[in-house]
Amino acid sequence: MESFGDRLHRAMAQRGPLCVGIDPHPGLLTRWGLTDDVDGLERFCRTVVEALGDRVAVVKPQSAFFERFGARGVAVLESTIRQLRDSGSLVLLDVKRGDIGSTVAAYASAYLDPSSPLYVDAVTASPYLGVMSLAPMFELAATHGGGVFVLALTSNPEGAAVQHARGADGRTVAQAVIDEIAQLNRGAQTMGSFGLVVGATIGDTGHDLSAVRGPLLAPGLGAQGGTAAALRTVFGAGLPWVLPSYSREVLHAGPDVGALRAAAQRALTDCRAALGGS
Ligand SMILES: O=C(O)c1cc(=O)[nH]c(=O)n1[C@@H]1O[C@H](COP(=O)(O)O)[C@@H](O)[C@H]1O
Repeated sequence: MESFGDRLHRAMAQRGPLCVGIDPHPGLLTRWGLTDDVDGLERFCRTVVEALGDRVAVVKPQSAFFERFGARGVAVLESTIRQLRDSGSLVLLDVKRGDIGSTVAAYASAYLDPSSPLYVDAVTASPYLGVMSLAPMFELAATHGGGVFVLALTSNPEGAAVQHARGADGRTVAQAVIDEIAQLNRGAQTMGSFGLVVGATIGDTGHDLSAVRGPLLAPGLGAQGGTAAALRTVFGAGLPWVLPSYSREVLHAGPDVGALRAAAQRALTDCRAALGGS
């Protein structure tokens, strides 16, 4: 069975290093001429899949925008995940889960077990109950060729107060997370299956990403003010592992399928230039 890291490495080589988020904000549904209800949600997602599913390496549905419609919204998430997988893009479900280990095991089976209705290629996870409280996710991901992206340095201004705090050994909380994920990726041939989330907005924080050998998801581009040009400053030696991620910046171009494709292509061109062909 091929690992998530290998599958992602290939997808990024074939389709380019780009992740596009599906974040159906109420304002975006309105802007697209859709109703702010399950019907609008379903049409929005179908259009994004049609426009981008066959060309973007990774698509990242944000679970909150589906959950706000209850069971029917989650049903749209389920069918969107299926459509995306059929279209050939990898699906990274943005759920930022984290809990005590026994509950994390249930989250793992919800998202990373191939028999689950919400099975995806990878999920986002929160390390603030301790990185290794996420072990059941890491284990199930490794068993079934899935991936986990753990929050390290988030794109929001509030994150630094927690993530830059230093522990007894002098490392920041973020560096401790980074180092634990690097351990999990030891021995990976192309790219490890365990990634980190590092916002494109954070500037040079002095964190060392050189040993991670796993994907570095970079949200915060576009709508939050992050630029492709700043990726070099943020990531330093981690630059070859960066997976830039855009949601509103690309989605604003819809609902026209051609315009969505053009916006994603522009984002990819900017990122390729910034990443220097890595
Ligand atoms: O895990 C994430 O994807 C994430 C981490 C982070 O530090 N910052 C961040 O913005 N995100 C998510 O990335 C998306 C950003 O959306 P835009 O600002 O519209 O591009 C949202 O779904 C956020 O929840």
